[in-house]
Amino acid sequence: MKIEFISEREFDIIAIGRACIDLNAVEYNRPMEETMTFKKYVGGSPANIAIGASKLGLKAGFIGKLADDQHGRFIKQYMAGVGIDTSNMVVDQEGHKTGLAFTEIKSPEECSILMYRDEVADLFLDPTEVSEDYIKRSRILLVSGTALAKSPSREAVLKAVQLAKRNDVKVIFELDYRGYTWASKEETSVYYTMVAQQSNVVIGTRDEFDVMENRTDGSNEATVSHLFKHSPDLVVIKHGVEGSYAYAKSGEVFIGHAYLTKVLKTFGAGDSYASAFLYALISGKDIENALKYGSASAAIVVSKHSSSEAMPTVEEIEQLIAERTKVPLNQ
Ligand SMILES: Nc1ncnc2c1ncn2[C@@H]1O[C@H](COP(=O)(O)OP(=O)(O)O)[C@@H](O)[C@H]1O
Ligand SMILES: O=C(O)C[C@@H](O)[C@H](O)C(=O)COP(=O)(O)O
Repeated sequence: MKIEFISEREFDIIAIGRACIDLNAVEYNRPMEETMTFKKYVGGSPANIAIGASKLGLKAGFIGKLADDQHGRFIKQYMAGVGIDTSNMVVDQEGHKTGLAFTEIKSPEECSILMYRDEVADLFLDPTEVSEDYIKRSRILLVSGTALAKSPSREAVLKAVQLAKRNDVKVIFELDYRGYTWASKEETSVYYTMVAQQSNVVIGTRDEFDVMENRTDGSNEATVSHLFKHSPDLVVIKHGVEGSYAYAKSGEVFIGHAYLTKVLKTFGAGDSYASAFLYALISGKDIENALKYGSASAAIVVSKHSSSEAMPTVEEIEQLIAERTKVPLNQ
């Protein structure tokens, strides 16, 4: 089964949300208290997804707000350097700062992220800075859930979704839940549900769908039966190394196995998965194959130090799919 996109547009994908900085522990396999050096990369889930998509050959654009400082300029320069259109990345004029994510790699299984996100520039994106002329030039609008956490970014995203729907741009919602940016789970649930119901494709982990539903121990079947009463045609629910499931409105269910890999750290899995999954869908591959591309891309990125710079090429993904063993489902 394939997802149909509008055929010709200048951009394949425009992402909206945060473009920030990751500071990844250079000395890993130890707690952050003992980490003395960190390496700087561009980060932020939607920026990572746009970078991954661009490296795979998609024409990508970005809507976001950057701090007027060295970090903001580094991000813009890096993203432009990998081929992303940065014309709609506006620069904050009110002294807000770039969001930072320090990563702790205690062991391959035990990773965490310490985020500095108070008053960050990306959450000050204003609805007036979201342009219909820009959005209508794309086939996909990729929305990051974190951009809904606070106003005015929240309204900017809601406007972008409306404009996408008005212009036949497919809305892909990556739940991307980061608890500390939200006032409460009740609030998250309200905005996640609102945007998920309007999206064409919703992607998230099982835990993130539980946040959307404001419950614990939800089931994939209940999630999709609710969402298929609304706009989504496809819902992708990820279960870490245990793989992922794509549910189509037609009733078909597709399974994506993870690939065995030498894990350095677990973060970056979701963003690399999303970029390669969307690349495959937009390149006309069926959902089964798109799941393989997503899983293979994640297997590569979790074996490397960064999320953004580690994003693979199509050749690397296809080679891994051809050669690598799949993780059995019950692991
Ligand atoms: N330890 C791992 N080894 C190999 N692949 C992994 C591993 N963890 C995650 N993946 C792959 O990355 C995908 C997304 O991972 P997941 O942890 O569910 O998302 P997120 O990073 O958004 O929390 C999974 O569906 C799987 O294919
Ligand atoms: O999203 C962020 O702000 C931090 C990311 O840049 C970081 O690389 C990360 O956590 C990615 O993890 P993922 O969501 O598992 O892909």
